[in-house]
Amino acid sequence: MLRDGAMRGKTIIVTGGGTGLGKSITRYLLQLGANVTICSRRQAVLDETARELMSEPDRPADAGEVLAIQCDVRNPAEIEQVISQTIEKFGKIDGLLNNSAGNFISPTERLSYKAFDTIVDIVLRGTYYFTLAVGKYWIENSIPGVVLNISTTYASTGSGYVVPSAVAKGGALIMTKSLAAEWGKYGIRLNAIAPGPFPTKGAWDRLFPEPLASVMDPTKRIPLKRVGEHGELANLAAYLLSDYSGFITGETVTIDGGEVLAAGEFNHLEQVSSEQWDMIEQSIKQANRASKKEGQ
Ligand SMILES: CCC/C=C/C(=O)SCCNC(=O)CCNC(=O)[C@H](O)C(C)(C)COP(=O)([O-])OP(=O)([O-])OC[C@H]1O[C@@H](n2cnc3c(N)ncnc32)[C@H](O)[C@@H]1OP(=O)([O-])[O-]
Ligand SMILES: NC(=O)C1=CN([C@@H]2O[C@H](COP(=O)(O)OP(=O)(O)OC[C@H]3O[C@@H](n4cnc5c(N)ncnc54)[C@H](OP(=O)(O)O)[C@@H]3O)[C@@H](O)[C@H]2O)C=CC1
Repeated sequence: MLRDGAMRGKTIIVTGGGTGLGKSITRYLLQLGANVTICSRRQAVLDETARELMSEPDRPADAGEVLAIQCDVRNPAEIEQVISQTIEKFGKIDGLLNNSAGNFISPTERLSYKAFDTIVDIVLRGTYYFTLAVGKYWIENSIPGVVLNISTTYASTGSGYVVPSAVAKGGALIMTKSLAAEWGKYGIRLNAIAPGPFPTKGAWDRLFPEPLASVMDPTKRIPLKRVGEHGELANLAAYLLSDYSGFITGETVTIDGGEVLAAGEFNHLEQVSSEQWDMIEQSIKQANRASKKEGQ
């Protein structure tokens, strides 16, 4: 979507950049010329992704470079390491994509305290630790910066069966708006993306697992009748991390094929057949005629 070289000279940290959506966004940022540090718990996965992204056949000559650093986002010391090694390698940091997450479906009453903590710590604590660390660096060095948080649609609507994730993503969303107000004066922007379903191994293994996968097919309730494509999300993420979105802050952009609109009171009428609509129309028109007669 953005023109070639649109992110040249920028350095972005992508948490969870070794897999799934983080990897797809990283690929696009590199193509646009940005240098990207990817970080997560598994160094071997990060190294393999870095190797793959640096040797892609269609990689432009002026594409950016990848740095892969092990980091558990629940650990501030490891976050500090990512920041210092990124500055050492690329000179500065311009953007942070908080994309790391943990999640699985479960009735909430089946969760141990530790299970709840595990999700909230990765998603909420990890997001505010990383944002705080990078934000302090930007403020101390008078560098303008941009934070993009990968949220979910249920961070706003709420959702059963993913309650720790909803609690944590909801918290991260309110942090996005709150800090956008507070740190605007430093030239720091914070935005969020709320994706609907985008197939990744990480999400599908834990949210649409066999044997329930076909029953839970998310496309059935999405008005556009399909899941998202990684390129669609990468376009939006790159735009929100770029200077082209320079006047947007505190915003959450939903990209879900209309899935959140499902709450619309009468949307379920999609199930009504054409013949049934004929009968319904007659019935309503008869009621209209009757009410007119009553008024005469
Ligand atoms: C539309 C799609 C929206 C998508 C949104 C996304 O976020 S997609 C992103 C999707 N991507 C990812 O999620 C990627 C990263 N995810 C992961 O690494 C794992 O899924 C993780 C989050 C559990 C963390 O692993 P870890 O090795 O750090 O932790 P651990 O193994 O030590 O477990 C901790 C506690 O949780 C308990 N527990 C676990 N499963 C279940 C269950 N099904 N039932 C009940 N409980 C369960 C486990 O028993 C333990 O508690 P205990 O018994 O000690 O009291
Ligand atoms: N796919 C979808 O349909 C949707 C996804 N999302 C969001 O998109 C983002 C990416 O998810 P997706 O690509 O699907 O799934 P993935 O499982 O591929 O991505 C999650 C990433 O988080 C990393 N991670 C997990 N725990 C930690 C930790 N403690 N410290 C650092 N990194 C960690 C994982 O790497 P490692 O295991 O190496 O640590 C992994 O790379 C998440 O924020 C998710 O909530 C939102 C809505 C829909």
